[in-house]
Amino acid sequence: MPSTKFAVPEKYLYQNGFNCYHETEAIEGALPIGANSPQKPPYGLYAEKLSGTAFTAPRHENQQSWLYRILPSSAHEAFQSRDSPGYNLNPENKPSGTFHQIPNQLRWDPFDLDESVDWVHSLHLVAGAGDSAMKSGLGIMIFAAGKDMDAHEAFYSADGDFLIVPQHGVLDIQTEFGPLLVRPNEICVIPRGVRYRVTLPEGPVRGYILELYQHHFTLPELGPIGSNGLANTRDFQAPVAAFTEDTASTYTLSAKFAGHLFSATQHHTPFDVVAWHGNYYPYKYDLGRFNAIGSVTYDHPDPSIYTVLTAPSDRPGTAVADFVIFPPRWLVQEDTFKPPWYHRNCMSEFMGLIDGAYDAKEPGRGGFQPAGASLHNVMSAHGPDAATHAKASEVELRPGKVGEGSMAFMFESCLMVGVTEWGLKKCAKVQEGYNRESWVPLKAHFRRPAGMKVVVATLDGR
Ligand SMILES: O=C(O)Cc1cc(O)ccc1O
Ligand SMILES: [Fe+2]
Repeated sequence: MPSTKFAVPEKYLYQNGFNCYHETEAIEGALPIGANSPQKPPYGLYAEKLSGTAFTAPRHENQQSWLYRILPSSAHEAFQSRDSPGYNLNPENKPSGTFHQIPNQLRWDPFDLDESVDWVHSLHLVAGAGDSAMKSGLGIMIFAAGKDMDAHEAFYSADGDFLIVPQHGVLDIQTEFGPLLVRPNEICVIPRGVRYRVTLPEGPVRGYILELYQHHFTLPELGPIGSNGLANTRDFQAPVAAFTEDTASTYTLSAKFAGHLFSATQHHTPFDVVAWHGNYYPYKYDLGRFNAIGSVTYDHPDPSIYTVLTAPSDRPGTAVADFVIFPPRWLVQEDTFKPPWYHRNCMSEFMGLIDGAYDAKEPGRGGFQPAGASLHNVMSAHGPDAATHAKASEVELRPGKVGEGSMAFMFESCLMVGVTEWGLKKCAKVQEGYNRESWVPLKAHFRRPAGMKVVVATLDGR
């Protein structure tokens, strides 16, 4: 896997900070001064507002940007439906109707690469909850593509914010706001409505997407940790304005709208933003910069200490989606069973693996592998498999590093997550017997202490 804390290639300039009010101009003087929509914006540009929240959202939640572009986004022909049987992102427009709600623990073998499709056609909904039309819930997708999007094509989703987690290959993402290069061990967020084009400079790509239908991601509170730690604000990178000038050729604009694919033609490039300012923009983050905090005394803490980004529900401390990572880290606790405990969670846990091996599961064929996934739904019992338990409960305890060369992650949600027909059957990756092989072999080690008085009667009266 690539080393973390990547250097930034020169072509890609970024501005740093999370939820910052940025401003950037590709030509000096393109941003109007002291006004958003002057009668004549500089250089004959059009002013266009992109709203990420309601106009009237409270100040601390309000997200919007002003784009200064050669032609407005609205200058396109009518959208036509482009759904096809292969395009399965809630085809019936009734997501809850298409989800299989099942309590079984599920695990998927690595999802296949697919070199025959581009980004737009690479998306497969594997699981989710809620409904993009109601702006509630989330969708979890697997992407696998081998083709560049056409040079004259752009895509956006009206359904939600894409949190993209590449597992294999490099995504060169040309956005309206400027370019982003996103590699495995990095993530990016493309907010609802932002138009972009994905090319693949190093060949096929594969990874995971969490599409958030409601609100936006934010950083978790730090509480007693203090003012730094976990994902630090300055490590989030936003693009700087970069534009092309083309008002002659024909472009295709593809839209994901309520899970359906539409397209429209337009006769100018969608990437004509010469300058922008605002706090609604795409951004990226290098997971290698995550500052993990852990126990330095005893016990295994809750995994919430590894939250990179969170999408809160209306209930404090309860997330519609948390993006949690398990980076290489030192475990130093004394007298502690170091892997995750056995547990049942009122939240659902969808996990993926970018590279390496996850410390709660034995690696290898049929296990939890890079490019695979697992789902432990609401109250579905899980924890280390039998082999991991046997090792961890006998090993001599010393400070040790886990997850070297590895990066597992979890999409955790307060919602019950359903699995699509594609996720359960069509992808043909569900591992039969996952729970049987993982936990049924666990041995009972209980030994009743000899000669000790039973204080409370046992159920069988002994
Ligand atoms: O189930 C899992 O592997 C994820 C997880 C990790 C952990 O350290 C504690 C709880 C938890 O759900
Ligand atoms: Fe768990």
